[in-house]
Amino acid sequence: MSRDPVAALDRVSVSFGDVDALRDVTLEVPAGQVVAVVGGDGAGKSTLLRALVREVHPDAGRVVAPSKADLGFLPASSGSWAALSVAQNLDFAGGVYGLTGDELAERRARLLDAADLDAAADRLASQLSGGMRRKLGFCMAIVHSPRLVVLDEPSTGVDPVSRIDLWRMIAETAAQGAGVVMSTTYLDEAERAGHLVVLDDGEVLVQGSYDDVRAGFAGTVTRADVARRPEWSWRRGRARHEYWPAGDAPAGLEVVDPDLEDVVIALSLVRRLGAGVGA
Ligand SMILES: Nc1ncnc2c1ncn2[C@@H]1O[C@H](COP(=O)(O)OP(=O)(O)OP(=O)(O)O)[C@@H](O)[C@H]1O
Repeated sequence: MSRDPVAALDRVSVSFGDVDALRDVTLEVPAGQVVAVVGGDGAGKSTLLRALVREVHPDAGRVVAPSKADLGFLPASSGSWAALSVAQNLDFAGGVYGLTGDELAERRARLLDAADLDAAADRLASQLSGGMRRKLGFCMAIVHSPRLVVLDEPSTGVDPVSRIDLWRMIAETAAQGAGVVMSTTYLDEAERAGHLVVLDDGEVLVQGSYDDVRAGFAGTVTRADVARRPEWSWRRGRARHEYWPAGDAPAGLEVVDPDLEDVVIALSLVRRLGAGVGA
């Protein structure tokens, strides 16, 4: 990669009892870039992020990340204190990192403005909407301008308008030089990240830029009302998409240009069913 990574996982594996939450995961987080981690429920997204911020310790492999002072984390839970006001939450988070006086006041004002939370500064966090609360959690994670920002599903449950605000703030944070790693279940959001990591059952199925991931995708995706091989198909709108790993779709079927959702599902099917089956 062209820029120095601010964090990295090198062949990291994490298990909880007999559950392998992450297996042999390698990734780099370059400065100035957003890395999106996608995958279904239980794929290992939270574990990957928690390994980066050293909340879980790998059974194997190496984690490279800045010290706590240079790291901001928005956990999957709200990330703010319900009984404190918006401003108090930010002041508390800033205080933890040694921000005081004018510096803290300036930073608070800038973040509240960017997040469109100024009017809510005196409201208790418990009285905020889900989206406002996620934005507050994000502001708290970046209050000290860390080099590494780790966000666990920042936009889940957030309305479309707040999602746009959040994405803008995330992109700006990266543009100012931080390395940002975020998990998301919204694939349209992931497509906009500089680097994508697709996790399935604790393993990296594929990673790279969106263009790399699409360019490296082999085989054919078709669309029809009824799938020929149901186990290789998934619903998209009213139709079903079907994957032909060897590219040998029967003549006459409509071929579609796969988007990220198709690619992610097709690759996870290959992992589960094996490329040989049905190909
Ligand atoms: N503290 C834990 N103790 C036991 N098992 C865990 C623990 N944390 C995660 N796991 C298991 O590890 C696997 C990966 O979980 P993880 O939370 O990282 O997935 P995820 O992709 O973030 O999914 P979700 O979006 O549903 O949270 C799952 O099988 C999960 O049940």
